[in-house]
Amino acid sequence: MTSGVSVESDGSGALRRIGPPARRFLARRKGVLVRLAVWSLAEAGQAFLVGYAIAHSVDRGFLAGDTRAGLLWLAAALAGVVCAAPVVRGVFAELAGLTEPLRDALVRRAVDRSLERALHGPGGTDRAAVSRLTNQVEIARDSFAGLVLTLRSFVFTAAGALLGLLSLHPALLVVVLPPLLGGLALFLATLRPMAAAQRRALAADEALGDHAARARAALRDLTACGTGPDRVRQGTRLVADAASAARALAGWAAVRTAALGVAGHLPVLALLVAVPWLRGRGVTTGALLGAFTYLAQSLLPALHTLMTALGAAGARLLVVLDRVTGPDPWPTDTRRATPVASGRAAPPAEAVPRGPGPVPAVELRSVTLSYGTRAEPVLDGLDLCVAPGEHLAVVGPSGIGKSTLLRLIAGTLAPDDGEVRVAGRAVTGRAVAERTLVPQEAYVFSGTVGENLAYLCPDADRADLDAAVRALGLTALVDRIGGLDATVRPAGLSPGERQSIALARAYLSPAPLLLLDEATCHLDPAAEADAERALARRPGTLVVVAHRLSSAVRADRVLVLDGVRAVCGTHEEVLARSPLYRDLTGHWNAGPLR
Ligand SMILES: Nc1ncnc2c1ncn2[C@@H]1O[C@H](COP(=O)(O)OP(=O)(O)OP(=O)(O)O)[C@@H](O)[C@H]1O
Repeated sequence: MTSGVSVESDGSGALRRIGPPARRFLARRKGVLVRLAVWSLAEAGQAFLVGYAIAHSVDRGFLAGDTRAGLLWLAAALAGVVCAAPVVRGVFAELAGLTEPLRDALVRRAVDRSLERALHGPGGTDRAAVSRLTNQVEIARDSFAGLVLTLRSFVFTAAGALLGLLSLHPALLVVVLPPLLGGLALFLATLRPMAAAQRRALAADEALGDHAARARAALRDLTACGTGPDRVRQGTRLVADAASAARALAGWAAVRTAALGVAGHLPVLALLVAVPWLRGRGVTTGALLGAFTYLAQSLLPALHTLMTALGAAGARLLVVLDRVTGPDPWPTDTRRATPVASGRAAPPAEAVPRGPGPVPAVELRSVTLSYGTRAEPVLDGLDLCVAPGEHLAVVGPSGIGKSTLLRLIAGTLAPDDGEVRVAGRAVTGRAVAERTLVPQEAYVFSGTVGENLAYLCPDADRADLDAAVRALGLTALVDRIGGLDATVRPAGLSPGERQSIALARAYLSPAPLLLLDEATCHLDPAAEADAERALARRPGTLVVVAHRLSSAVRADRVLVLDGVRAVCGTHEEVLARSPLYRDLTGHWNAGPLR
C-alpha cells in the first residue's frame, strides 16, 4: 500500500500500481482476513436465515394452520436479526487489524517523503506535509475501512441471500438475477469514466479558483498594464471549461443513478410481474414472501451501500493514496511557482543570450557565488549580457539571488568563480563613477535638499537639480520642505519620499550604469512608472530588480531567475518560455516579490 502510486485520468494506472503492494499488505495479514471471513460467514448465515424463516413461518406455520410453528419460525428470524449485533461487533474488532497498520504505513511514508523533500527537494520545506500526515491519512484510513466493510458485507450478504433464494426455489434466481447483474454491470461500467469526469471537474474548478485568486491579487497591475480584458477572456474560457466538466460529471452521475435503479428496484418489479409464472412452477406463497424479504432486507441495501462506497470512498482512497504515497505529489507548475526558500536557490546554468552592441554594458561569464564555503551557490554558472543603453528587469522569487546579482555588478560582492565585466572592464571593487546602485532602503542625510540630490554629482548646477526634481515628480515635496536650500529632516519623510530623493540623486549621477534594487517599492504604481521612465530616458544602462509586473513590461528585456535556469528575453518571449514568469505575472503583488 505504501509504494509509489499515481492516479491517472481514469484511475486505472493507480489501480494497477496499487495492486501488487495491496496484495503484499493483505498477504501479511492472513490471520486477520481469516477471522474477518469467519465473522462474515456468520453475517451470510444471518442473511440466509431471515428470508428462509419468513418463508417457512408462512408455508409451514400460518398458511398450514399451525400458528405455533409459524411463531417459532418468526422467532428464528428474530434471532437472526438479534445475532447481527455481536457479528457486527466482531467484524469491527477485526477491521482495526487492517486499518491501523495501513495508517501507520502511510504516516511513515508521509514523514519520509517530507523529510526527503525538506533536505533534497527543490522547494525546501514541504508545507503540505501536515495535511498529508493528519487529514489525508485519516481520509485514507476511513475510506479503506468503509470499502472493506461494504465489499465484504455485500459479498457475504449476497451469498447468503442468493443461497436462500436457491433453497426456496431455483426459479426465483432466474427472475431476480438478470436485472441485478445487469444493474451491477452498468454501475461497474460507469466507474472509469466517472473517475475521469470527477478528475476533470476538479481540475477545471481548481484552475478557475486559481485564476480568480491571481486576478484579485494582481488587480493593481492588471489595471496599470491594461491587461484586464485578456484576464476576463481567460476567465470566461475557464468558466466554460468548468461548466462543461460539471455537465459531463452530472451525465455520469445520472447513468450511475440509473444503474442503481436497475439493480435496486427492477428485481422487485420482476418478481411481482413473474408471480403467476412462478406460482405455475410451484413457488409457494411463503417462498415468494421470503424472496421479497431477501431483496428488501439484505440484497438491495447491501448493493446500495456497495455502489455508494465504491463511487465515493473508492475514488477518495485512490486520490489520497496518490497524494500521500505517489512518486511526486507536487505538480510541476506548482513547484516552479513556489517561492524558493531563503538560502536554497541555486540558479542558472543556461547561457543567457547575448544582447546587441559591440561592448556590453554588463557582462557575466559563468558567474558562481555562494555565501559560505559549504553553502549551496546562490548563482551558479550564470551568463548575462546587457547592451549599452538597455533597460533590463530582473525578476524571480524571494531569495533567488536578484540582489546578489546586482551587488556583483556593483562590485560590492566578488564572484567565487567566473567574471563580471562592466563596460568591458573586469569589476574589481566599487566604482561609483562607473555604476550606481540604489538599494531598497534609501539613504537621505541631514543636509539641504540640494546637497542630498547632488551627492553623486557635486558639479550639478541649479538647472540640473530643477530638472531632476521635475523628472522625478518631486516638485510638491521640495516645495513642502521649503525649496532646494531647505534642510531635510530624514525622520520627517515617508519611505516613499526618501526613495524619490534617492532616485533623483541617481538620476543626476554621471554613472552610465544604474542598478535599482527594488528601489521603487514604496512608490505607488504611477510614481514608480514615472521614475523608471525618467531613469530609462537618461543616457546609460538601467538594470532594475522589478517590484511589479508593470516594471518588467516596461523594460527592454526581462531576466527571470528561477533556481533551475535563467531565461532572458522580451516580456512576450519570457512569457512564452518561462513557466515561472507566467506564474509570477499572476501572483504579482500577492507573492514574494512585493
Ligand atoms: N550576506 C549574506 N550572507 C548569507 N546569505 C545571504 C546573504 N545575503 C543574501 N543571502 C542569501 O542568499 C540568497 C539570495 O539572496 P538575495 O537577497 O540575493 O535574494 P533576492 O532574490 O534579492 O531576494 P529578495 O527579493 O527577497 O530580496 C538568499 O537565500 C539569502 O538568504
